[in-house]
Amino acid sequence: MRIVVSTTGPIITFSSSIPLSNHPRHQSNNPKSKSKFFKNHQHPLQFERNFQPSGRSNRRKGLLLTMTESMSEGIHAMTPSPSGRKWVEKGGLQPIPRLDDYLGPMHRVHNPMIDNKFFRPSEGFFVTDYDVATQFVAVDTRHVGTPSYFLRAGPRESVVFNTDEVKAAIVTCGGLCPGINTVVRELVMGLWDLYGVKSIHGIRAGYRGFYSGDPMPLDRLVVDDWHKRGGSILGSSRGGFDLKKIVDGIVAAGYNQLYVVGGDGTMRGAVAIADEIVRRGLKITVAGVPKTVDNDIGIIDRSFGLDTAVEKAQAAIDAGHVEAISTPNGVGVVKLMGRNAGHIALRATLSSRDVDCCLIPEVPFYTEGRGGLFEFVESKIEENGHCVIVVAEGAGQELIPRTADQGYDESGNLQLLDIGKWLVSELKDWWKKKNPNKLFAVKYIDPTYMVRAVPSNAADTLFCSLLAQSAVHGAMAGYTAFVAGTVNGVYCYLPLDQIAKSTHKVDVNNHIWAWVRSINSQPDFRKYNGDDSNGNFVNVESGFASKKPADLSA
Ligand SMILES: Nc1ncnc2c1ncn2[C@@H]1O[C@H](COP(=O)(O)OP(=O)(O)O)[C@@H](O)[C@H]1O
Ligand SMILES: O=P(O)(O)OC[C@H]1O[C@](O)(COP(=O)(O)O)[C@@H](O)[C@@H]1O
Ligand SMILES: [Mg+2]
Repeated sequence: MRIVVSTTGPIITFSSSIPLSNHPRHQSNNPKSKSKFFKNHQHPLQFERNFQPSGRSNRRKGLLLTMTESMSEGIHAMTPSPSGRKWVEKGGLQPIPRLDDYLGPMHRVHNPMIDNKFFRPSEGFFVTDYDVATQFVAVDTRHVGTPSYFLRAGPRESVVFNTDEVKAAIVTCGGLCPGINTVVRELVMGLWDLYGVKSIHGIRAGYRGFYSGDPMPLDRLVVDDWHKRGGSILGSSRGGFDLKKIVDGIVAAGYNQLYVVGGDGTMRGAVAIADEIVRRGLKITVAGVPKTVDNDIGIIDRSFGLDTAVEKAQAAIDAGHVEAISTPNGVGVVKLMGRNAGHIALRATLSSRDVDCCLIPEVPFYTEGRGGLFEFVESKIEENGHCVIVVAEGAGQELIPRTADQGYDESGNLQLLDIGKWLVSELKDWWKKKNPNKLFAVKYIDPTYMVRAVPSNAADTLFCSLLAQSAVHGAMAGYTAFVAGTVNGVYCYLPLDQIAKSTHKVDVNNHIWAWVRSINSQPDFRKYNGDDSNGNFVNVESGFASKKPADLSA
């Protein structure tokens, strides 16, 4: 039997020896799970797929390119949220490409979980394209644009891969992050246990592994204890992205499901791979699981591994604090990861409460003069006898003299100068000049790699498991060029290309950053030169004028 089901967009063809609604394990009363429900049904969110898989020319054009063009035409909603995230994007349902979109109607079979004795899917078990999550659950009603919705992740009633047909490849790229091995383990477990897939291959040492070296065969025994191990057992690397060689390698090996675990650079690479797969008209899905210990990828709530890194940073801050309080006029400086975003430093500061000053890339600071760092350190020493500073590695880069050998890593990321060492040296010079006869000690703790080269903690392990399972369900259902992530705690499928171009910095205008400052009473590092003609404090650098406290009610 063949049923052609048309939503407002893609044509979905079910083809099975047993009609879906008659399958013995599928006697659901849920109207959503009855195929006829979809027939000519207008999605309430106007699911716009601008790409109909009707013509060869469309097929060749490249799905991601087409969708990106359409999205940029439609940008009209600036949606600020109380959390401060602003994401300019076309509102409405954010479509996830499907293999059907460029290969034409696909043979779909029942999800094998229907026959899995551990699951016995019942009403509401399968997720449909009508199940969505909204990007913001809290909004400023004066500025609400068109809300964005994301497809909920989870098992679909039908899949486009027969179990025996799947040949999956898993690759991990970029810097380490707690939980990489857990994600790989759970991808294997998900494929193996949920779908019965037995052909799973670990690509060694990042993207270059697709065209050099042998893959590692993976099964549930091999990966059994991987969640207890830090790093990437498959290996990870920067650079080595050669699109043609990679896709040729994928084709030669016969992989038809790619699971890509990596950060922003990796996701940009995955977009290029997915586009090339579409251009070549291949039945290969590309699913991403975003990884960034810096938490600098946008739209999603957070990356796996962040909580673990913050937890791990506590030991370093504790040590910095103990060192600082154990010596007269002691200062502890702790450097944490955070290339462009200070999320780890911010969270570690809020969790510790021993930190006096948190320096992040989003807030330029200065050392000398009124309102500067040294004045603050001095006041803390006077007040408490010590001071603890947490500095994100990307903070204050503009203050450090450039060196000729500062370059880029293999992936093209600018190599940072060592703000920690620079700060320690500047503090020592300043104190010596100011208080030549007083004792002073600065203890520098650099645990940067220690916070990421550890296994995921319990919460992150659970998070990794659900992200990995979400990715597996999506790939089996024939979605492609997507990532699995949470939005407001809901597991969703998000368009890969949007994730690849998204960024997530600490919003220093919202109350959380103000909270950090108030706990620490640390300066805002705005340079003031007194009052303007209206009686406001003025930042000499930006011209920003803030009202005097007494005037706030005006
Ligand atoms: N714009 C890009 N296009 C294609 N591949 C990229 C791009 N940027 C980075 N990559 C590749 O992605 C991989 C990881 O990137 P990198 O920036 O090192 O780490 P991360 O993904 O963690 O940000 C590397 O193999 C790199 O060559
Ligand atoms: O691992 P490397 O090459 O030393 O790079 C260190 C950088 O990696 C990071 O952990 C970020 O890595 P990603 O870009 O891979 O997410 C930064 O915090 C740090 O600056
Ligand atoms: Mg990166």
